[in-house]
Amino acid sequence: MLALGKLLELTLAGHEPSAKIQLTPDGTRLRWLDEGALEVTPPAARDNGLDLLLSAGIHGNETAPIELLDRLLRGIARNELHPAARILFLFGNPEAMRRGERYVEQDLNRLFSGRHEQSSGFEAIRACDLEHLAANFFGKDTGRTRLHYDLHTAIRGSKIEQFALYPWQEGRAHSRSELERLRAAGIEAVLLQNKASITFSAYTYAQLGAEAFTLELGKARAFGQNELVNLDLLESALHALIEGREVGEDSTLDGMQLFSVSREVIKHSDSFQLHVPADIENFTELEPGYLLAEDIADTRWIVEEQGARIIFPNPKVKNGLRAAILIVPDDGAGLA
Ligand SMILES: O=C(O)CCC(=O)N[C@@H](CCC(=O)O)C(=O)O
Ligand SMILES: [Zn+2]
Repeated sequence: MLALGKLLELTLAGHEPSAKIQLTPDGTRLRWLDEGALEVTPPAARDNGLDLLLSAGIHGNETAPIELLDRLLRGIARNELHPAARILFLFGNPEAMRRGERYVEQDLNRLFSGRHEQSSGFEAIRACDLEHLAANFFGKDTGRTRLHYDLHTAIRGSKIEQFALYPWQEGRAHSRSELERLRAAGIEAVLLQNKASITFSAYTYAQLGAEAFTLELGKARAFGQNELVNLDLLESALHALIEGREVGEDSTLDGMQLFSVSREVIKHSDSFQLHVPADIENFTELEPGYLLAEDIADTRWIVEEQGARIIFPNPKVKNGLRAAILIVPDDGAGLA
């Protein structure tokens, strides 16, 4: 296998390859760009016009998606997968991956869309670098199709195992056909965002015009312990996307659950208290009247919404960041 196919090994070792460009026997070019960043270019005759950004390891302890990208890249480097798409592989936070931690100093996925400019330190520099890598990859050619999947696993168990978060931009409708493709890839639910955000997928969606999703694929575990995370459907769908075969051509949204954000619970102070059991699962329903959280100055979050569910409850986030999301069912009427 070509040495650049071992991007994960190189990244975990903090090693810069001596040969930055390699060609597979079928003419696919691999180019190492930076730590954890590798561009794949198909031969011109096979290029189908799709620019596909695949990222994982934005949170360093979310290893199942990192292992998935490693398998895809090794398949290309072994000449087993024959790309028709241009692809940018990104391992988001190499230092956190080496430590097996979500982040080193601060959550990288809260530093995009320029937020890194108001901060400093390791993750702020990396967010800036990742924005440049993504912007250069998509370039100025608007005739091509831009797609970004930012792959994650969640801190806790979930009543719905695999789901997507779909970013938001003023005046832009969420795409039904993109959701159908995700359905065929095993994604069971989608959370339609309704305001701007500072995550990586929100950046590529709103600033770079890509179709972009955060995919949550199961529970975060250490390297080599991901046998409970079944990525078979997603992996087949990614093989098809990479090779330019249709994904979910005959797919429908049948069985896919749609939600929208009702409220984000923001932690404002060290007095913040979240009143849910430590082992609560994502998508657990909360009844109207439930006292969800309390914070300084008598701030109280009481559930008012019918059919409300909670995702990503985390009272340990830094002040100013979201400590949970309350979501409600969505009828999909706004899809285009
Ligand atoms: O399990 C959790 O509490 C967090 C899982 C996670 O990392 N989720 C992403 C979602 C990003 C998005 O909102 O698009 C995150 O919190 O960064
Ligand atoms: Zn994550």
